[in-house]
Amino acid sequence: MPLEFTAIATIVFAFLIFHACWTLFFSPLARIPGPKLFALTVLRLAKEDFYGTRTRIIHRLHQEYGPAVRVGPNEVSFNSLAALRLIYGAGSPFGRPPAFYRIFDVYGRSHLFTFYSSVEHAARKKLMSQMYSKSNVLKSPVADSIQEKAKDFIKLVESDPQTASDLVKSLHFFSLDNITWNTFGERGGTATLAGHVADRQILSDIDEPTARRHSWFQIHLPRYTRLVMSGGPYLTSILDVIGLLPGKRPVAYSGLQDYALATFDTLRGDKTSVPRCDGGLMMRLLDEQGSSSGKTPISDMDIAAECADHLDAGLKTTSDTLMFALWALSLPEHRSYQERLREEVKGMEPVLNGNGSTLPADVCDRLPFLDAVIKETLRLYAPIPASQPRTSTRDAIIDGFHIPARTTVSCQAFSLHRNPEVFPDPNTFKPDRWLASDMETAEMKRWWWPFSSGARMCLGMHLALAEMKTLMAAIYQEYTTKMDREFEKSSPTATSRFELVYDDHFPIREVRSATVTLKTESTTHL
Ligand code: HEM
Repeated sequence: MPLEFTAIATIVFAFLIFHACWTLFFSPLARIPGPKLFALTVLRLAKEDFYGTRTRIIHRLHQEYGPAVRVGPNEVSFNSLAALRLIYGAGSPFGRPPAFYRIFDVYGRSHLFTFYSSVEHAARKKLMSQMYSKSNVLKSPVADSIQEKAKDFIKLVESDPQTASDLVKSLHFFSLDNITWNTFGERGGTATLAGHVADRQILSDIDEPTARRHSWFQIHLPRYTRLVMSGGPYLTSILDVIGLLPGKRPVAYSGLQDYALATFDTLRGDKTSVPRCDGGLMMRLLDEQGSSSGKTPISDMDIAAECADHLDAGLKTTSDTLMFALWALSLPEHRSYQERLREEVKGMEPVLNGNGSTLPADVCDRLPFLDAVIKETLRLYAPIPASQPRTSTRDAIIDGFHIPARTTVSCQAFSLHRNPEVFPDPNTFKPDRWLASDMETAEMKRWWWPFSSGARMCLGMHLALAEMKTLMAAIYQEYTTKMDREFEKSSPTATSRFELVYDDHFPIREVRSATVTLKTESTTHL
């Protein structure tokens, strides 16, 4: 027995030595700079994922090792424009690796966000691009609906200032009412700003504290997670006690997915009585289903999954960005930015011809300082700051390094946005940097990457920008914002996949929460 044990131990040891030598010295990735421990084992980066520090550690590695860093045995992070174009640009052979993106599948179905195949992806995107185009978003009925939701937000400030000032809550309401309208049309839209209790309930699990941990388990221990999360209450309570339960049930976003499916089922029967333009994404896809002669038909479940994913994609991204924008403008040291924004917005009031309304989306889109504030917010507090992993079935040369097929490669907005040669004083919130001449801002625009780029770029960018600008204008047209004393010395936090978003100048208030309370004051009281 001891002899057998020694033999097995020797074989295991020899294998580990061989693996370490191959990984560190002979693998095609061995030439790429980076710390040896990261190159040796996936566990090193997995640890950072667990603590929500992945993005910041990769950023530090780029500062230390340069624009190409090996961050895992089979993973490389890049921080250059050349890499950005090659990995994400037009005609790129790189796709979203299922090992990571499968966790975003809904009802067991792939959709635009999770397709690996570029053919499948392009065919689906074609069905939806027009409705998310800037020209469509900035005109009726989409722009009118966004303006209505902004007015509903202002009404909430008047009727329930406490709820409105709790930005995490009220901005989720604003974002949800917009994205459900856009996805399901008037009849499938929520009314959370107006106080609809059942609709507000949809959001009850959105900030589930174990969501980040659950994502970690799904990526790093997928089989275990599937097994445990579908297990009975006895197993889950034991694992909970010993700290091995991936997450609580129902998992985050269950409410949103249940709502999407129920709304799809209800509206499906109404299809013929709803005008196309009033029916949102769902009705458009159902129309395509009817006319998909010769093409791969899109099934009912595919449509429901696509709709559910758009609710997911458009909810927290938009509300978290708004939260950081309002928080940044409410810091005492940024008072002057807030005043300039108020002046700009109030200067546009004549276009309303005295009818006392909020500014429409197309007017808000033309305000340079508002645009600069949103751009700067998305630069410093990108709601998806972390690596957007990609793989290819072909070898490639990136930044002069040979990258074998199936290597995971990525760029991250966090690092691209903090290149001091492009963004001087990169950690400081300075909207003015975006107001320089076109020539001076051209390079910054190339590095600005909150919505990704190329064929897989965010489909909802124009919708998100219109929502954010319309609400910001509406708020500063009527109010000044002031932070509660207790929040002045800490950063709000938001979670993104397994990453944490916050401002590095401040301690984070509470890792699990993204709560910041602002006081709104009617201008008449100033
Ligand atoms: C500030 C708000 C938003 C930001 C910063 C943002 C950012 C992003 C990013 C970075 C990606 C690519 C992620 C990756 O490849 O891993 C993405 C994809 C996507 N986003 Fe957004 N997003 C925002 C709002 C929205 C909204 C309102 C919608 C509305 C439906 C939306 C729908 C989508 C979709 C469908 C995709 C997949 C696109 C494709 O694969 O072709 N997003 N978004």
